[in-house]
Amino acid sequence: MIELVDIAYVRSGAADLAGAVRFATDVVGLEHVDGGEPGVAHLRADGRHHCLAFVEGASGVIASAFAVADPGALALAETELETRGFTVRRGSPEEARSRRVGEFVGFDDPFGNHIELVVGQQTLARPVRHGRGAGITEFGHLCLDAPDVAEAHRFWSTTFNARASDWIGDAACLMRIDEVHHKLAVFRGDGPGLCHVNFQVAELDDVFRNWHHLQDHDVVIEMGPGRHPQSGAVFLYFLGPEGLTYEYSYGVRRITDEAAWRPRFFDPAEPGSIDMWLGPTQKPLTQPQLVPEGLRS
Ligand SMILES: O=C/C=C/C(C(=O)O)=C(/O)C(=O)O
Ligand SMILES: [Fe+2]
Repeated sequence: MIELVDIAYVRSGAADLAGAVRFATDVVGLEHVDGGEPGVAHLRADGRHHCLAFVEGASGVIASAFAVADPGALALAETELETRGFTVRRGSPEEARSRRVGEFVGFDDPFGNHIELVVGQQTLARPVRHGRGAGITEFGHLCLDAPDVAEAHRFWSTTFNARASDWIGDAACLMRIDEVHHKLAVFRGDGPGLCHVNFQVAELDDVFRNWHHLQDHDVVIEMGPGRHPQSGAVFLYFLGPEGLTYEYSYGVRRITDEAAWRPRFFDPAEPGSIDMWLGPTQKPLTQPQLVPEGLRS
């Protein structure tokens, strides 16, 4: 069993690098950390050097990364994955530098999502210079797509320490690796993919202020403001360039009594199981089947 200690970053291709960075800073509110590396832009939300990297090239996710404790744990993870039949590749020192990590390995999950395990992700001591006052406090979670959510849960909970916090039928499984209700989720999709990246904001007011800001700037709101019954978080999903969906959310549940928590099973066909406020949905998460028929636009 490989222990994930945190999420680390998402690395994504950007056909229009400058446009992707402009949106991430001026609209989302992340900091552009200028690393002086041509063709790569690092975006920061919290203490981590970055949690999102855009690499000039074809649009689409390149890797989703998780931290393990130390180089010994990384070496054990490498062996364990190989034993389980995965092809694991060690990143070169140059690739590790670009990711601002000490070392990393990469492999494809059973559905083709490229995953990187890292150690020594760089921390920046200075405060985040947010591109805009969106209230972002933290890179909250990342959500992957897979055609078989139960199988994805089996993979993440047997190879890794991920535990199901809640299920949404066979359409989604929200998983925790620490006290936070979920830092990883898998949504049913036709193939591999990145469903969305989440940023936590400091106040409920930030969600609504950001909603107005996004509308004023003609950003496509995909869903929200609303409230998820699973984590209890107030959410807002919106579409950025390169097909990347962002989420702001406030008030995610923490599971402090690990022994007492039982995952719950929500029926996606039941009104309120995605949004307790029963709000209209423009484009539900990318997975139309998640949203009850009556709520689809
Ligand atoms: O559709 C349900 C999504 C639930 C949540 C939550 O409970 O916070 C998410 O943010 C998510 O899985 O992305
Ligand atoms: Fe989310």
